[in-house]
Amino acid sequence: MSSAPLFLGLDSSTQSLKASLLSTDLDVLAEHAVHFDTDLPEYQTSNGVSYGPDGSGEVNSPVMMVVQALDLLFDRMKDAGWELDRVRGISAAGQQHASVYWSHEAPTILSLLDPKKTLHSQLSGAFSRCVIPNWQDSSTSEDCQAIESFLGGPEVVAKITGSRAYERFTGPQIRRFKRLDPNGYGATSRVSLVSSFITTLMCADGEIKGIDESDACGMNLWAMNGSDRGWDKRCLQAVVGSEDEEEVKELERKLGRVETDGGKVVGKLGKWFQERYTMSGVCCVFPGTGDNPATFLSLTLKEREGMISLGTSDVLLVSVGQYLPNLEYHSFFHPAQIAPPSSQDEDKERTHEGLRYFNMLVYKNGSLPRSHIRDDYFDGSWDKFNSAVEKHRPKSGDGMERMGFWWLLPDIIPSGAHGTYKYQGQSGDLQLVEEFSDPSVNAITILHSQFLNYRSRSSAFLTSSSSPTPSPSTSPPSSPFPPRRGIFASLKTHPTPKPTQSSTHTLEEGDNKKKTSVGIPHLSRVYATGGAAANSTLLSVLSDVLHAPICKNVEFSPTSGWTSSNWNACSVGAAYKAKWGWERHVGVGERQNVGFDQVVREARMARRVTRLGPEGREGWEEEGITMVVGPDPERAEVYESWVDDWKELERRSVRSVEVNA
Ligand SMILES: Nc1ncnc2c1ncn2[C@@H]1O[C@H](COP(=O)(O)OP(=O)(O)O)[C@@H](O)[C@H]1O
Ligand SMILES: O=C(CO)[C@@H](O)[C@H](O)COP(=O)(O)O
Repeated sequence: MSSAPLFLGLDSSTQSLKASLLSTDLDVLAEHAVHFDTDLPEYQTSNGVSYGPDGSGEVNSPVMMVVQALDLLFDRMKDAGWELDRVRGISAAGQQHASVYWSHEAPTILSLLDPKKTLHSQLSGAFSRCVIPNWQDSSTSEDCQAIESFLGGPEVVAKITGSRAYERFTGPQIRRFKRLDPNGYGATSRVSLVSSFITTLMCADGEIKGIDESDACGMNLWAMNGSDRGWDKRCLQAVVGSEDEEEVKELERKLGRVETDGGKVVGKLGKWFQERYTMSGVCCVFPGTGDNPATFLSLTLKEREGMISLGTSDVLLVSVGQYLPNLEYHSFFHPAQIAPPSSQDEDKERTHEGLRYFNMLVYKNGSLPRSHIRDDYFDGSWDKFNSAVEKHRPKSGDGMERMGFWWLLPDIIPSGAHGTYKYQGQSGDLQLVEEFSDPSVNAITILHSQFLNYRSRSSAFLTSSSSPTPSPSTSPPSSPFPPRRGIFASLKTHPTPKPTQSSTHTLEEGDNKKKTSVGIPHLSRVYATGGAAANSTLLSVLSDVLHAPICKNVEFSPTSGWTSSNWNACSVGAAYKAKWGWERHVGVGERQNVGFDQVVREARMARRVTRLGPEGREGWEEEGITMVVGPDPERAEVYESWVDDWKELERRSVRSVEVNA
């Protein structure tokens, strides 16, 4: 029986708590999940959440439900025979922005846990608020306005914290809690994010663990800029609603420290877990991070590469080299970096990697309008929806003769956009219509309008992005893999043009070279995840509009070879982080500062050699990914020429929302 270390990643999301167990070569060995609605029906959640009174915008979930889910998850892992005693590293991912409120008694309760009893039977006194506000909560509009006006406008908030004030962000949520329940706020010793809440439970040593710096960027409280990184005094004042020093200090105490090294040991696995589940006291716990950033880690995104999650919401995340905050997207720190010290850190001379970032676009109207159109026009069939898309794909030189916007829920981007708007006519002169003359175009039109949105806004990320200079002591050696070439020919698809900031470049198709005018920078590669990523027609349109190849994770099985992986990318990314932290923990000399990407590369290399022998083919699949579709250069050119007209129509539609408000 092997004694090689194993790594555990946890994913505490809106609807479930999941675990992935990984080998030291980063193979996914097993997974388990607890689904809140069905496994814990006593909490009466719907899709993991409960709603406040009509019109309140409140969306939350019971904090004890998550605690009980952790009991259940560990019971299931043990019952399934997972070799938990071999786990050496654990890291958690949590839904972003959502906050957990600890009571003053929490540290004592956490340090006195009895392994004979469940967590949920012992922890009810550890919280000063019985609910976790969910990311879908929109009850804090008043608080967002107050924060933005106190600080001097949305631009100022975005410049400091990486995002303008958003209703789901933690700062506005804390402000509302303090305003409506000052006693509850006073009874709060610490505020965690879901990621640091799970981290604290895993250590269960009486200490509330710090918030991860990447996750802290989703709070409207953490200053992201250079050496001033830290809790921002003016943001703290805006949230407490006062300039009183004591009040500001109190909030700063409640927020606690922020972990600026994503691979640092924050504690050993708690005695409660060691004794109850026969786990090792050597097992280390590493800082948890947000769910989207953890998914990003499972793909080890490089700069200018993107990840799109096509789930309930659509989320586009792009790795970038510079901090360029903007009103329309969120800027975050990379979730697995050794950052320079922040104003809070004492080790001012630490070896670090410089700062890396990602930008994120989040849309509430993702799958919702797509499935709405499927049901209204295509008998609820994705096959019929797809046939209609294929029928109407544009040809070279086609102008934009129709467009539509389906904001069935008030959206995040553009902020508050709401309603349905359809336009039809001659290219350059489209008129608002009730319905398209051929209703079957609804299918391709929803894809066009969503994907042109992602294309237009992601290009803004890339316009001035460049690599940070890594510090010499930690810069990784070059990849053991060859540059990613040649795959396009074997897949009979179109080659990927390099990302560009210039006004023209050449697209190549097989041996035919074609001069194409391309002025908008585009992503070099996009990884697709989420339910709608199963739809290859949709991915093909996405590839054309984004002008980038679309990739997916794959896994190897000795019987069926490389197949699409079905594992939970978020908890897998969290486990990668644990593996990285462990390698540094047991490493000596420079190895203590080895970078995340290098550790993942090495593990994949080892995996390739073990599976396929030293002669094993080198390529994308050995790195765990495959390209599923590449852009058609002619259609990519057509879409590029539509971007400005699309922008204008979006502006017109948003103006209509404002006029009707
Ligand atoms: N073949 C398909 N084409 C397009 N969308 C699909 C397809 N299959 C599933 N979906 C969409 O995927 C969504 C669920 O995605 P998922 O990633 O599981 O969501 P979440 O994790 O947010 O719950 C559903 O809303 C569904 O409409
Ligand atoms: O708010 C955001 C990102 O800003 C959401 O993407 C949540 O992070 C999603 O959480 P889950 O639905 O995956 O739990």
